[in-house]
Amino acid sequence: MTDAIKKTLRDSAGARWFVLILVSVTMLIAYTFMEVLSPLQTLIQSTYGWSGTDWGLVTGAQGYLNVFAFMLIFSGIVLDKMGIKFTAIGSGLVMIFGAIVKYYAFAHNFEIGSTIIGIDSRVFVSATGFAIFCVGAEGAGITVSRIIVKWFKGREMALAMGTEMALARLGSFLALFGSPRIADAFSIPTAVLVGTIALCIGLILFIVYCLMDVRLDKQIEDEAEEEEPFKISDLGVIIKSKGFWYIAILCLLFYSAVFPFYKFSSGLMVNKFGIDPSTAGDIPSILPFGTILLTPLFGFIYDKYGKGASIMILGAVLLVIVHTIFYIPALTATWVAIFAVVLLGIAFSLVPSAMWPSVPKIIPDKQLGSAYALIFYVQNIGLMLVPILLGVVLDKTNPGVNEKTESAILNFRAEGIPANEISAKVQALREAGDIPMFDYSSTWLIFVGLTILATVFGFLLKAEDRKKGYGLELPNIEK
Ligand SMILES: C[C@H](N)C(=O)N[C@@H](CCCCN)C(=O)O
Repeated sequence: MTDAIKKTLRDSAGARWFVLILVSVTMLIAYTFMEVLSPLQTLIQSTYGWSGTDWGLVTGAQGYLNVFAFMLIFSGIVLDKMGIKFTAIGSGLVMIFGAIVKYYAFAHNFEIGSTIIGIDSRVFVSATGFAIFCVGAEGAGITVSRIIVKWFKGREMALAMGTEMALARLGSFLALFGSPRIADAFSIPTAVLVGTIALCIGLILFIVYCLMDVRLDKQIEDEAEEEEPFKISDLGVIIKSKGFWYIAILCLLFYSAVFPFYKFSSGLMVNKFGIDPSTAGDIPSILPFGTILLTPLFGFIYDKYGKGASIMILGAVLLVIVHTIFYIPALTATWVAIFAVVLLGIAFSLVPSAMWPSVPKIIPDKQLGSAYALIFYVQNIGLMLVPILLGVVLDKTNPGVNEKTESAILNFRAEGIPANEISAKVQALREAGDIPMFDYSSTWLIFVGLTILATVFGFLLKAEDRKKGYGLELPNIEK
């Protein structure tokens, strides 16, 4: 290289932000698919007779392969060894395959009462599809984080990550708002099918990104040659860092109090706040909507003024308040639900906007792919166990409700009522008081406990930062 600084593609703001839009739209689509069933909880329960436990088994499937089969660790190693292009396209394909399996679960006419390893067949196939999809989605997530670091480090990194997450939240919003409407106008499988087709578009966007990546790699060949190849022993560097564990556990606790909220909120809206099941996703859909502006804004503040650890603590404290409001049995007014969701939106913007750009301050670049994968791994343990726990507690604290719902469904089927009319009939029985509503209060205490623990880990992280000088309270933009 000469004295003149060699300009590369990532020095062009236009190219950088174009890349960001490409990969973020793919993540938007992945997040849409992730929540495609969430607002349909009551509809699915009263159409197929699923219990809270069935619902927990399917929505917790995110972690089955990622955690038990170590797929997330595998994705991180593949990312560090095989590179961004291979992992991006591979994860896109896996997401599509999982989505097809999930579509099949709802489109296929399973025999009534049929089971696979003792689990209702539709629940089993749906959980399998979701588990496969989530291997792809999490692989895509860590790849996109790596892509953003590659293109934005030393520049507007937190703003870029915030923008990516904002678009991802738009995806969750589209699912929460749109999925019940599609299911209402067409059917539950159609909602899943629309998401599956969108994932194919996401794959195409990833391929376009790869072409940009090839060009950048050619320009930074010299720098790349200086890098040492990844070794498995590098994982040791990550797991020996206390700061890493604090951020990973904070991530587990915080996200376990947010993503499972999506999955159980429509049931809460119907059963606690008296919202109609066909619009049960509307109030929860305010949550991602609010984060769309706030996440990049807080990212910008972190880039410019720092205070990353403090931002995470503030978000965790807000979340304690939110879940306590949802828990208090006497608070059942619709405006309370809206207020709490708006607060949740602010908390859900604060923590991620500071958490993800803080990882490169704790872990060296070379191990970043594996570090993000390990954090996602720890987080997935929560995303798997918490919905299952919520489902089991919901059933146990509401004895007899599932049995009454199931017997009503069987009676309607025996009377020859078409499948698409059963849900409305079951809902009419619930409104008439013939089938009791679910009481969510004990279930919600789980969320309150998680958020209190998250706050504690926020403080531990801040103390560790002070000790080790990671610079979490410092701005990201290099002057
Ligand atoms: C669910 C996924 N593992 C996750 O944690 N997603 C984060 C975004 C992480 C990527 C940051 N570049 C989220 O807040 O959605």
